[in-house]
Amino acid sequence: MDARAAARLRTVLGHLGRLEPRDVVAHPTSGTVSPTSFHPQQFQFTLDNSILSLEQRQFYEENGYLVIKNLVSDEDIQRFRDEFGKICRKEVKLDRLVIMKDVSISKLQLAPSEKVVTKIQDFQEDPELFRYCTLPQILKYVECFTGPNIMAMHTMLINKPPDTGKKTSRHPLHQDLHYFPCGPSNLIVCAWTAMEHIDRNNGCLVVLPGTHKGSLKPHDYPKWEGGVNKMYHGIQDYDENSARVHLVMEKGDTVFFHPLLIHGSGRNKTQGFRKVGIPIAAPIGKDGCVSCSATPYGYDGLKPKNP
Ligand SMILES: CCCC(=O)SCCNC(=O)CCNC(=O)[C@H](O)C(C)(C)COP(=O)(O)OP(=O)(O)OC[C@H]1O[C@@H](n2cnc3c(N)ncnc32)[C@H](O)[C@@H]1OP(=O)(O)O
Ligand SMILES: Nc1ncnc2c1ncn2[C@@H]1O[C@H](COP(=O)(O)OP(=O)(O)OP(=O)(O)O)[C@@H](O)[C@H]1O
Ligand SMILES: O=C(O)CCC(=O)C(=O)O
Ligand SMILES: [Fe+2]
Ligand SMILES: [Mg+2]
Repeated sequence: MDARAAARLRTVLGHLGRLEPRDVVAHPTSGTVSPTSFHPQQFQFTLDNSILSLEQRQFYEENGYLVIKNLVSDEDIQRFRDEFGKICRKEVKLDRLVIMKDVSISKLQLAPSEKVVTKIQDFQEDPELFRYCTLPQILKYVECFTGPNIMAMHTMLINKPPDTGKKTSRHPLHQDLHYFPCGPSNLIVCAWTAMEHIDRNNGCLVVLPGTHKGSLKPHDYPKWEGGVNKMYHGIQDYDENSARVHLVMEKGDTVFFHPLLIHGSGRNKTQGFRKVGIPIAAPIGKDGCVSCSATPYGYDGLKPKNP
């Protein structure tokens, strides 16, 4: 893999501070165990860090996701929206970018505009959009899950269109790990930033808390009458009694979640195009991914940051 394809992103952060002995915990990959803790707590899904409160850490451990309010500024979000608009209007062209249209309009010959682009993937070659992955306040949290050498293994900006009535704007319940044969899964995290207010009307993220503790489940296309977008696979046999939580988010709020967490999103019943920005981050290994020899999906074009 050449330097360009190496796609490395070192965090701009310095070393994380040491935790107080009472917070020092066992971690399966580090094997760090506090000799002084009387009741050492087992943390499996988060690394020792000085960013998350004990309560936040325990919430992620238990639920597999964590919402951080107001993490990305309005100004940055406006810049991402502007750049997205230029890409949709074809004022900016990127070789490797994947542009998706909702399946309900995919056969129509429509002029390029934001109204026909449902999602862009692999925006790592666009410096303006890739700034999102390098925001220190995003990386600060990402590092709590991945550790210090971080790569963006996949990037997306989703522009969920108003549903045409066929319910094709839904994203079926799935686990992101289905798309990435990489691991260890506990060191991978997805960051999902609301680029506007998002609730059940425009199709918010729906999560099944605690499902990150389970295994990777079989995925297939749901048998939906109105059709399903390409690669929008869903879990066939999840527990119907699992609690579903709809994450209502404000502009700039970011949810970090585990790649085994079962999640999806509902249809957009508004006339607006619901926007979110997503990088999926993992630690850098010898060939990109920390433990598998496969080149992680979308893993190219990124530049290392100054250490
Ligand atoms: C955790 C992360 C989740 C993920 O990462 S998702 C997995 C990774 N993503 C992907 O694999 C990207 C999937 N998208 C794509 O491959 C492309 O966008 C897609 C759908 C093929 C469109 O490619 P283009 O070449 O730009 O499209 P085109 O307009 O010439 O259409 C080619 C044929 O595809 C069809 N198509 C377009 N959009 C679609 C959609 N949303 N769902 C289903 N089918 C779709 C389109 O109708 C056309 O079919 P035909 O050949 O005319 O019969
Ligand atoms: N019982 C279920 N079986 C299979 N998939 C489900 C089930 N309930 C929800 N989903 C899927 O989870 C995602 C979110 O569902 P949600 O109920 O939030 O959205 P919706 O049905 O589009 O809208 P709403 O219920 O708000 O009218 C969608 O992709 C939906 O298809
Ligand atoms: O914001 C959404 O619609 C969810 C997208 C998602 O989970 C994915 O693309 O993997
Ligand atoms: Fe997902
Ligand atoms: Mg529903």
